[in-house]
Amino acid sequence: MGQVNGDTPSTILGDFLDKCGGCAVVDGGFATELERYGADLNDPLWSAKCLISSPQLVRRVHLDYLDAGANIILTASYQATIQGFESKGMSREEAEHLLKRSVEIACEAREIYADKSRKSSWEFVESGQASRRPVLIAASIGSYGAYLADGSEYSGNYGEAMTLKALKDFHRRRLQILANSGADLLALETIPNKLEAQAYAELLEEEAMMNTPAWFSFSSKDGVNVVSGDSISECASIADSCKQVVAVGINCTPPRFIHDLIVSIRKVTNKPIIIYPNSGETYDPEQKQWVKSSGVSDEDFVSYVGKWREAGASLFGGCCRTTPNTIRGICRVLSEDRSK
Ligand SMILES: C[S+](C)CC[C@H](N)C(=O)O
Ligand SMILES: N[C@@H](CCS)C(=O)O
Ligand SMILES: [Zn+2]
Repeated sequence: MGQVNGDTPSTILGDFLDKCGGCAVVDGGFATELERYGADLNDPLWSAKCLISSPQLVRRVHLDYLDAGANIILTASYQATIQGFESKGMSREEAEHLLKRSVEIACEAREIYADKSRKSSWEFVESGQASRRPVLIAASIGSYGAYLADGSEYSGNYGEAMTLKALKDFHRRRLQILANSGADLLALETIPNKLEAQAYAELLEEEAMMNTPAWFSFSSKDGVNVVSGDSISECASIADSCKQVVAVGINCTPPRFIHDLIVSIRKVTNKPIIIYPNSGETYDPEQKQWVKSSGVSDEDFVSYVGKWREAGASLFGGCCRTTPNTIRGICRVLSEDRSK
């Protein structure tokens, strides 16, 4: 297993977890919250469409998650790709600017939140020092399947012709830009297969300028394998071997599958485990809508957190169909645990 101590990118996350008391809270469904505000995401760019049409709403959603207690907020770049923006008629420069803008907007939200906390903090008035909750910004990077905009991140089936080189070529420039954008972390999320994990790992190691730490987060639909059917152990081992990867985990996966996946991941890595499941509902990629009725309530979701922690996870949040309310519930459970 890879080392997590020493002078490596992982010290950034280790120090951060220490400051947070051992466990950190990630935000919840980003696109979900945009939609709750009325955004229409029926578009190949999905949530990234709002980087063009409503950046102020993107900032609002970041602030909502900060207000709910998140220590890590993910940018609106999940489905923001140079190729996707170009197919909307933008130039490469415009596309690259929007990628950087996604991080700037999150940084603006963090600043606004810090100012607000300073002004309202009694301790600040008393001692001249605000007791500020640490906040990191993670640049979201969705998979090639997300770019396809047909729900392929839930199958991981890219066809026989897909190669490691093609995936690396697809992701290279976006990773370079986001790694140099001022984000604290890269969130390689909803990874559906081993080939894409390998592509990310090789890019992070080959591109010397990418000193930004990254997490790898996979999705699963059975609690045993990642969605493509590739072994979670093999996928997590790729993440473990990559020195720039500082956490490994699971996102956008029903809560009931998470415990067993944490156990499998823990067998192959000592790196921190990150968990941000969806509500358990099913996505209809044609309608670009979630099918209600199969999900769990916020109370049920939150009731899992203690067990995930016992199984070895230390970063907790939510993915699609979770909301600031879910994040408040996670914060409550973790602070109750800490005071025991
Ligand atoms: C994580 S899924 C709900 C994201 C949206 C998908 N890539 C689509 O465009 O339909
Ligand atoms: N960060 C993205 C992940 C989608 S699976 C979102 O929350 O919308
Ligand atoms: Zn999701």
